Amino acid sequence: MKISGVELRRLTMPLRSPFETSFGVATERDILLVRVATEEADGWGECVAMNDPLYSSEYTQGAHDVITRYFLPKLAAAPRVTAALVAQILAPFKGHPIAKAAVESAVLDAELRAVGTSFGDHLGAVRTSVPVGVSVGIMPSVAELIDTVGGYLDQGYRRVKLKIKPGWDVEPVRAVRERFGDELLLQVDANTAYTLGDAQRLAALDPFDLLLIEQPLPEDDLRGHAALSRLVKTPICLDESIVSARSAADAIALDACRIVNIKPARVGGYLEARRVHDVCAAHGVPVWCGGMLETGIGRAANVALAALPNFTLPGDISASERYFTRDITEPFVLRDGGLDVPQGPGLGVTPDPALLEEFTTAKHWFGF
Ligand SMILES: CSCC[C@@H](NC(=O)CCC(=O)O)C(=O)O
Ligand SMILES: [Mg+2]
Repeated sequence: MKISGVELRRLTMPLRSPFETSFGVATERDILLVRVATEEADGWGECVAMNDPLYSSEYTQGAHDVITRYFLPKLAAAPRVTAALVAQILAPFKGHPIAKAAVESAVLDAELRAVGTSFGDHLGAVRTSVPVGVSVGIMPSVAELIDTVGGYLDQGYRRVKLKIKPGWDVEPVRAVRERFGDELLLQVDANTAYTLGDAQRLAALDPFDLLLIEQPLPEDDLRGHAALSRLVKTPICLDESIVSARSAADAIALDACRIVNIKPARVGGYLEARRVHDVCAAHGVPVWCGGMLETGIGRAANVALAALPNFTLPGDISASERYFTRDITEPFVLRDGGLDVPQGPGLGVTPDPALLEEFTTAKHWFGF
């Protein structure tokens, strides 16, 4: 496959409503899309870095810069570029997994479209639809939280995740459990907001029969998570800490987690995400697919990944309308609490040119 060039597009897409986490409030997405142009097909990749370096060290403008300044010249100079080679070609550049994932997934999409293979088939999907959950932000009041959760349950979501932080944890969790009953699949995500000294506070969540507590401690504190797992009954799930298949193996060996949230971009791409899936499966550790408020481009790839065998818990792969009034692709719509895995070549979805133009704030072409 010969790449003729790469287009980087920046889009600004407003969120339907503010999304508050322990690290801030998001009201719009500053999105970077990568389009890899080849004679056979164009491939699309979504850079899912947050607007600012608050979830991880990466952010949209930084990803745009590192892709422009380092990744594209390196790829243009490579004798051969395939999706399987991208990580190796870019390996000299340290870090930037989210930016690398955007480039790799665009090359993979072009490759798969050219041969007519779907993302799901290529990755090893065993399902044609996946049950999905919804992530609910920190709210101004418990009453508003209850209304919001009720609305999502009415839409059919199979699992609810509540963002928590010190001062917003036990009370909202208790209210949701009491209002919606013991059958509700319920979990929480702290985005690293606690310390081991908060163990007793986190153990106060044990009576609510949560599926998991996601990333309670800082991303580099595997020892702390292992110690916490001996003080809290609820299973610990890691997100920000899992940056590769090797780090997943380390976290499992240290008993720092019992469940893993797989976000392909956080680990450098969908190919490494499959390796994380396989390492977790080998250790009997269930996984689920995390989300980064993706457009239909990233969402399509996540639905395909979530169809792999060890994705046994509902992921943060909501319908498009959870975040966007209008998506840039055909919207993903909830059906019986799940999303259908796209069956078309590559991602199986393509951005609508008119909507793409409407949300585009900048475009850059790099000829190879
Ligand atoms: C702005 S929060 C992004 C990271 C967060 N993602 C979610 O909560 C799910 C967001 C989604 O539904 O895409 C996480 O730490 O898991
Ligand atoms: Mg998380």
